[in-house]
Amino acid sequence: MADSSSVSGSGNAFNLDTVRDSLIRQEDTIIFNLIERARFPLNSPLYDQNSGLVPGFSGSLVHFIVKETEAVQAKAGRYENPEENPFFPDGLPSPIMPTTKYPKILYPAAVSINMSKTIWDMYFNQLLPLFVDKGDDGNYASTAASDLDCLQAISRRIHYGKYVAEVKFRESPKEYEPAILAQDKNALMKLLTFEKVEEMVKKRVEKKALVFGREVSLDTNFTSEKCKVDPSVVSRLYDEWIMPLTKQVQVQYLLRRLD
Ligand SMILES: O=C(O)C(=O)C[C@]1(C(=O)O)C=C[C@@H](O)C=C1
Repeated sequence: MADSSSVSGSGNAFNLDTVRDSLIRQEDTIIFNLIERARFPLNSPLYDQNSGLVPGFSGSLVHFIVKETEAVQAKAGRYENPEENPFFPDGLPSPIMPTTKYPKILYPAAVSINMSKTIWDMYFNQLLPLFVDKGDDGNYASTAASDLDCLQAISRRIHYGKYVAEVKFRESPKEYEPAILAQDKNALMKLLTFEKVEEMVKKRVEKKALVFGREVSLDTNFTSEKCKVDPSVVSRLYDEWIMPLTKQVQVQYLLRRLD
């Protein structure tokens, strides 16, 4: 089935509306993944660089699990899709089977734009402690799988800035060209920023977290007011990290758009 949330899916129109539709659809994935991760406590041994939990591997258990999972997914062709960016690209195996030919929408230099390290640090050091309970239930493998789901969804969303930038450039090249030629990051940032859209995004994700995160019962609409993930944290995630990083991706992309 074609993925209606993706501009790389064959036959999908490519314009600012379809790209924004994809960003809206990705909000659901991010929020559901955060809800899933919030089922587990922090489980801090997973993130301990010196836990020694994996014999022969120097690094945290979550690092090991993500690296190994990405290797399997690379073999199945996941990273042939330009919407996907691995967290540990060094030494990833090639696909072992024929993979879909993705339409070439992005300018080739886009491959070199990778914010994975920033996203990794933000997720573990800043975001995670805001929405999971303290504690340790020993469910390390499931917790790490859930972390990876969150990381991949957030990373896909932020790197989607490449498509947002490409579509904005195609729709008004004359507006962007002078700033690109002058390599003026501030002017580009100003051109691609829509404050009203950002306000709407923050309100919408807060509302989605409120709706998706409540228990549904057949007797009453909602059994309790408690949300599985705090809606204000989701709004903050978008305000402080997701939208600013998406804009940084857009600026980096546009700077090289005329190379
Ligand atoms: O919708 C756009 O125009 C975008 O560039 C995306 C986005 C976002 O990340 O949600 C980023 C910058 C804009 O100021 C508004 C929203």
